[in-house]
Amino acid sequence: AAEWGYSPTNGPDVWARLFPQAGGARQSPVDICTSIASSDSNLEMKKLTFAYESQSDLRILNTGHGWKVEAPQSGSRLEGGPLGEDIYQLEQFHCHWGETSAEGSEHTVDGRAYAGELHLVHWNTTKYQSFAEAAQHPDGLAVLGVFFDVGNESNDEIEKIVSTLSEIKFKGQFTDIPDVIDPTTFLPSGLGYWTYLGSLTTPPCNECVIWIVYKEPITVTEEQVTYH
Ligand SMILES: NS(=O)(=O)c1ccc(C(=O)O)c(S(=O)(=O)NCCc2ccccc2)c1
Ligand SMILES: [Zn+2]
Repeated sequence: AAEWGYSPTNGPDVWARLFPQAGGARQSPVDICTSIASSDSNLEMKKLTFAYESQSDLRILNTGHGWKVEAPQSGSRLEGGPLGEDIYQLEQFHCHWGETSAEGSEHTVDGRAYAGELHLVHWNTTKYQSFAEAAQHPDGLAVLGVFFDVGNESNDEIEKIVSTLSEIKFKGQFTDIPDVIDPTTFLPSGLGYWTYLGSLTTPPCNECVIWIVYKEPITVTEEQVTYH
């Protein structure tokens, strides 16, 4: 099949030809309009809680649009908030970034793009037996989105990841991450978030994602969020 991408001939406007779900009613990403976002009191009742382990021997892949770290963690748990009674487990985390720090995030806030966006992808282990099965159901996946803001201080955990990118200059290349990574450190201190029912943002665009996008960005340096 033709390789999907972000050009006029293979980008989001034509994905629906190859991937029918891309033409659906709950497609991501979206522009988050803060004026019409409603605060949902029972979300505050059930706090969103997460627990991750520190992981070593992780592999990183150049996806061609950023990087992806495969991080299946049977000991991780994401629950509460919009996730009902189900428990979700970390599968992988990856980032979306752009050629410059002026753009790169997938979600926008009141039309504003951030320099990049980190996604921690989880799947519903209460209801489903595998990640692939969960991705076929409307409550199968939960993705935590964290915006990257460019500032003067670098993020040590992100540095452990992007310091390996020189070894995977081309799409499809893998390498090992020598350091131990703790996904908890990627999350901002302010835990306010927006949530909505959406989809994978790349083909096959399955409409299976409960999106949880943190309001507070984390700060990284220009070098940490633009590919060279
Ligand atoms: N921006 S996002 O969080 O929506 C997202 C982006 C890329 C991927 C991916 O394929 O790695 C993923 S994934 O890891 O969820 N894989 C989706 C493709 C897939 C579907 C069903 C089974 C295996 C893979 C998610
Ligand atoms: Zn993503």
